[in-house]
Amino acid sequence: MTEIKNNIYYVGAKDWDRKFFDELVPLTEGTTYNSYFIKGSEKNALIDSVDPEKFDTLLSNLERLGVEKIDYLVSLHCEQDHSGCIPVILQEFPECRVVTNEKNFKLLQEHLHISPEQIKVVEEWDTLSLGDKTLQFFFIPWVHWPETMAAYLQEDKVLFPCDMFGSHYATSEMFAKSDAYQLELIKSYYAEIMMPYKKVIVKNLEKIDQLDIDMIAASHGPIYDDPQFPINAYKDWVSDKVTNHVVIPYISMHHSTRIMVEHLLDELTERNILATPYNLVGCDISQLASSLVDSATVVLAGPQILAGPHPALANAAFLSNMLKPKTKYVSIMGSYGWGGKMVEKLQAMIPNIKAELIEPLMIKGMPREDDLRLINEFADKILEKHRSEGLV
Ligand SMILES: Cc1cc2nc3c(=O)[nH]c(=O)nc-3n(C[C@H](O)[C@H](O)[C@H](O)COP(=O)(O)O)c2cc1C
Repeated sequence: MTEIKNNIYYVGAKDWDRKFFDELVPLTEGTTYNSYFIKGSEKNALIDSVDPEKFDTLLSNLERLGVEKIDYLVSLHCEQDHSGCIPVILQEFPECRVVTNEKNFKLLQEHLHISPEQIKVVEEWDTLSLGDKTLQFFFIPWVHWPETMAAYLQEDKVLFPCDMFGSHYATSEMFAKSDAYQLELIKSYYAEIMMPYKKVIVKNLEKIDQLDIDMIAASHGPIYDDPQFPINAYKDWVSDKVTNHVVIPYISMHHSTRIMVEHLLDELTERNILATPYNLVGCDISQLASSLVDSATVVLAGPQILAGPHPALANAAFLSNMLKPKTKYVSIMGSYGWGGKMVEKLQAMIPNIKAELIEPLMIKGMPREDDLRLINEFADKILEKHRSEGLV
């Protein structure tokens, strides 16, 4: 319940213990559900609610602040970690009206059974006066649902962009440090849910560029009093720029593929190319996703099984395809016993990765010296491609 700026209060909840998000993404730092209370001279507004698990925290924060009525609850995004408490807020504060856009108007009725009479619909760039403070709304679709919108508090120059620029990071520090660790956390968050919508995010960033922003109060993670820090990071990730990095998700049952991967890592290192292996046994997929944000090359590696890829590698290919990374080069390597269609099957699984294919390399059984020489040539091909991009 901290005042983050003149009469703007943090009333959200920290979830230090949450281990997974969307029952999929591992969380190393927990997360937060950020809700902000804005006290205007005539009206007040709550920006989003919290996950229903943390309703008691939100309510107690409002009580401690002495809030007796809420005029508006601005719903920026329908997903339950932000909107899940709206029904109970409306019970506690029956005079409150939910303010949102047309798309969310429908979603809130379907997902949370909120009655249409309780919702006030706003158009893009509409304003809402709280007396001495004015909220302005604009739409930032696909970060990461179609209805997502942002609110901008004009007088205080605070942007509330919901999930955009968010990070899964429960910390007792209210404001984010503009450091490498915070960047890593924003990047994995971007990778997991925003990366597939890069093209729309470019347009959303153009809208944000029109505003004079002092502070960004996103819906997860600490607040930014250095707004250009997350904005510049996003601009970099949505651009065509890639880094001199090869991501190698791999699996190996009897070490044959593993020997290949380890040899490739050495060879790439010798060629001044950064490479990261992700052993898919117990792999933190948020780290893998993060690596996919800007790496030039992805090499999927694994054994042939029942004439196809190992299911763990198929899963990594499926995930990579879903995330639509801007990867420029892709390849497949692995070991086999007698034959099958692993390469073709994996290739067919990644249509969304619009990358040039580097000739795959499959080796029979445990690699011998001659096979390792083929891996050197494979590394040479990657070097040639990275050189053509000006990365090495
Ligand atoms: C359950 C199972 C199924 C396999 N199916 C095939 C197959 O369909 N085609 C093939 O060429 N090799 C098949 N193999 C052999 C492996 O591809 C081969 O042993 C390979 O060298 C294993 O590489 P790894 O040590 O990196 O896991 C199979 C092996 C196992 C254990």
